[in-house]
Amino acid sequence: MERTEVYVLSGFLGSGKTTLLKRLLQYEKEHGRKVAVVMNEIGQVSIDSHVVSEDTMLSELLSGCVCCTIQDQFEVELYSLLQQHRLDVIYIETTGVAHPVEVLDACMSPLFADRIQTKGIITTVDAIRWINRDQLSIPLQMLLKEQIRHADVLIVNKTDELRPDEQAKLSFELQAINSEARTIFTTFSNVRMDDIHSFSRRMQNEHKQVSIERLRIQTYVHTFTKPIDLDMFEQWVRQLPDTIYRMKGFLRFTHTSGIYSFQYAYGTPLYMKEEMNVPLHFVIIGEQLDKQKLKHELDNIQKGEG
Ligand SMILES: Nc1nc2c(ncn2[C@@H]2O[C@H](COP(=O)(O)OP(=O)(O)OP(=O)(O)O)[C@@H](O)[C@H]2O)c(=O)[nH]1
Repeated sequence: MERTEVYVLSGFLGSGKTTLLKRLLQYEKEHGRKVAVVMNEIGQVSIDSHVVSEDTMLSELLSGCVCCTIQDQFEVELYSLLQQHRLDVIYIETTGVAHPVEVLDACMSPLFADRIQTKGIITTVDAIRWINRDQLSIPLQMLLKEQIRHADVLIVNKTDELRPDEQAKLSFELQAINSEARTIFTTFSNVRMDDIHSFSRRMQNEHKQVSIERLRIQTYVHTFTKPIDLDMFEQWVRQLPDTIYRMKGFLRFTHTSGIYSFQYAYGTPLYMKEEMNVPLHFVIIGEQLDKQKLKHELDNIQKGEG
């Protein structure tokens, strides 16, 4: 079964995410693809949902942020979208204050991680806001940087309001934070759609088996077929590099019956007994993932050779 592509649209408040989404939806329509949009607003009312036409599935999550307060609701919503429709692509428009890695984390539920393909994080940057970022609080300045740092495509928008000398300076500053992203300067988020989609297509050609190999934040989904030894697993967890941000999944252990849900964030693991009978998918999220090595190590743990 073809996996559903997932793009995360990140970017600060008012930077041009919705303007970009409109263009993306037009492009998908012209290419006859089946699309769903998940829109997240912190407030209680939806402001931008009118940009989504009736032939596109729309799921609105209001009054919270998918990366934190309403993560569970987001997971349920994605699950039902995937259950009910045969989708080519899902665009997730985040709130302006969402952390892109946390959003990606929220997408990668072990319940359906094997059915989606994370294609990338597209961050829109308000050029003027960036230049005047000193006016923002320190936490917001840090968030702005995080949104830039984790992007696969950086859309530097509102360049109509920039002076030419400012554009060069901005370009250097963004490069210093993220030199690997494809950076595109735009007004009204007017990008060539090929520039957005080609980065993942190019990677598909170069890495036929693992098409998202070069994304900055990568995900790896492993499926265990048998119970594993807890000590071996814990030993493996302890030696992981800190570029692995997050792991979660369902595990069976040799010393006990039943399924356990496993959560790992910032170096701390947590095990909980799971009541449902779920597949043993195990999701890893991080940077510079050596997927073959991870697979080999997890296979060895399952064989009892970890
Ligand atoms: N001058 C100028 N205005 C722009 C440009 N791009 C978008 N805008 C305007 O900026 C405002 C915000 O754009 P949106 O696309 O709604 O931004 P957003 O990131 O979705 O905003 P939030 O939903 O608040 O996070 C709108 O009024 C746009 O018309 C641009 O390149 N130049």
